[in-house]
Amino acid sequence: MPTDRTTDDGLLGAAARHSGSRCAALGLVGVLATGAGLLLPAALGRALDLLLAHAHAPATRWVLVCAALMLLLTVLDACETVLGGTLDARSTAFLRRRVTGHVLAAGPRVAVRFGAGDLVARLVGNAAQAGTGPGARAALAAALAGPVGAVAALAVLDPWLAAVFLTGAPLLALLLRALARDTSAAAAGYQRAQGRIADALAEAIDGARTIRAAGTADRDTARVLRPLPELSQAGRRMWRVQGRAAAQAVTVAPLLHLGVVAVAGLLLTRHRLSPGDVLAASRYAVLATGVGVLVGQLSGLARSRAAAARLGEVLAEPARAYGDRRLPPDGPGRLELRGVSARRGGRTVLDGLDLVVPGGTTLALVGRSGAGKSLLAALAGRLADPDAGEVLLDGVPLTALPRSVLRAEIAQAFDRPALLGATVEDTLALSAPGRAPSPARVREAARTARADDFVRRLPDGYATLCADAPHSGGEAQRLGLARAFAHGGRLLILDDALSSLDTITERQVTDVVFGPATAATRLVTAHRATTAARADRVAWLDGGRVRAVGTHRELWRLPEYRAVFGAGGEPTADARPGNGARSTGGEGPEGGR
Ligand SMILES: Nc1ncnc2c1ncn2[C@@H]1O[C@H](COP(=O)(O)OP(=O)(O)OP(=O)(O)O)[C@@H](O)[C@H]1O
Repeated sequence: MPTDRTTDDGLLGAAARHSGSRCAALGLVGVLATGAGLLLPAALGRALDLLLAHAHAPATRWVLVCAALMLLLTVLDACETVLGGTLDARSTAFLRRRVTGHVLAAGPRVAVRFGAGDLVARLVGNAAQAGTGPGARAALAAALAGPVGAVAALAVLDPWLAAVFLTGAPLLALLLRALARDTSAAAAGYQRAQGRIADALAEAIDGARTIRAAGTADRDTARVLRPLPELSQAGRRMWRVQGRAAAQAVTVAPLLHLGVVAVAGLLLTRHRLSPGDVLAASRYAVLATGVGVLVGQLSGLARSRAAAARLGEVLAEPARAYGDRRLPPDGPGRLELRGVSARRGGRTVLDGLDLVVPGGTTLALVGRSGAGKSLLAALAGRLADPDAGEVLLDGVPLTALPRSVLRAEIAQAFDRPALLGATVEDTLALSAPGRAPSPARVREAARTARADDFVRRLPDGYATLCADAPHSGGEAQRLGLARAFAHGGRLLILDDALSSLDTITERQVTDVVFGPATAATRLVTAHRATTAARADRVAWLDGGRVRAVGTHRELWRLPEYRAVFGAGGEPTADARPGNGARSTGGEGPEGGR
């Protein structure tokens, strides 16, 4: 995937601005350390000259100055370590918050595009690497000031000394440039391979039951680790690039050092330099050729930029736009789909579909597996947007509504609800800030979803930790239903949310929820004929369109409709329990569209 330099620079810049004072302090400490490092050779040279001239008292003063500079360098080094560490941590936290917020705001589409494991690898590993970027940039600027200052100091001692160094400088500059470029490419390859392993691993963990049942653990381990050779190759390349740069640097640097010392010796014999100046020149030459430090700094920065580029790819996924229109306050919850088309997996699943669900009624979506029922439910709840057409609630397009209104007015439940929150009570009351239902309402909703009994039997009832709450598929679905019922709003969408309930429980739940006591409009994906039979009307999806709308009893007369439920024969019976042909739920995550 291409790396956009402005994106990763922009991201590192934003992280640096977030910890502006720390970055500035780190830069200042670096500059002070560089300044002290540059003063030290001059002070040493001065002390040597005074000692050679037997001027003991002033020499002692200069020796003390050298000792003070060394102490200062030690203190600054400690400050740099502490500031650098905290800056890295703060920048990492900033990047993680920003990217996590974007991923969750953009919705399931991002997880589908990148894969859950790869996203986790980016948010955990890459964010930590990118988080070192602001500190590395500040440290690199200070590290560059060292060689530049040292060359200037050589020029002050004698312009010839600087000239000798500058003859080799272009070579060093080229070497560092190649290092930055090659390290970036190798680091990007390494991080990509890591992401692929993480993604395959997440997939395998999600499907652990299937792997166990099929006895394919060895094959799947090999599949997860397939990118290992690529990872190893990229890792070796990174070390090779760094090793080569260090080797070249240590070849060029001593030559330059030697050249400077030789010219300084020559100038000493001509009395243009003192022995102290020669000592200072020798140390400045070491500082000026200190590319060893730069090699490490540049490699670190290149790795953090490559990681920032991977975070930038995620942030480049457009966030969902929201409008600011209001819903009519007394709207009944009329849902309308106008000319809606949606493509998935390169196929047009919904093709110019029109459908109206009158306010306060229940509509069951029926169709063969893959007909697009869940996709239509996702569009109705604005978990996804159609490629063409419009979805309206009480006459207002969903895209024109603010997020808060959308989430307040639409409640959704899925086949495999995620039990988020610390306790069972938390997960049932899950909602936007300031909209949490009261405990009484939560319990009422749990009773409607037939979840109250089993929750009460848990060790701590509603206060049981989610992690400690054992639940079967049907119990988890009941918790998901209770959450949706407690949420309220004018539209309730149940996407396969009744599929794991036993038929008696399903009947008890639908009796209440599909009954006149529920004011909300209800859209329900139905696999069972019994569910469809209890809805006010059924929309039969076929070939990307609504093939027919009517009551289940009316549609049951059509053999092809009966065939959707796996029932042939005469249209004598409708909605017989046990008629329903259900598709098996996969092990995939909820609502992954
Ligand atoms: N993220 C995706 N990537 C590729 N194809 C997808 C994606 N999501 C859905 N599809 C495809 O879109 C079609 C409609 O899927 P959808 O889940 O809406 O069908 P459904 O009618 O709910 O099926 P089922 O009754 O089996 O739950 C299917 O062919 C499915 O494979």
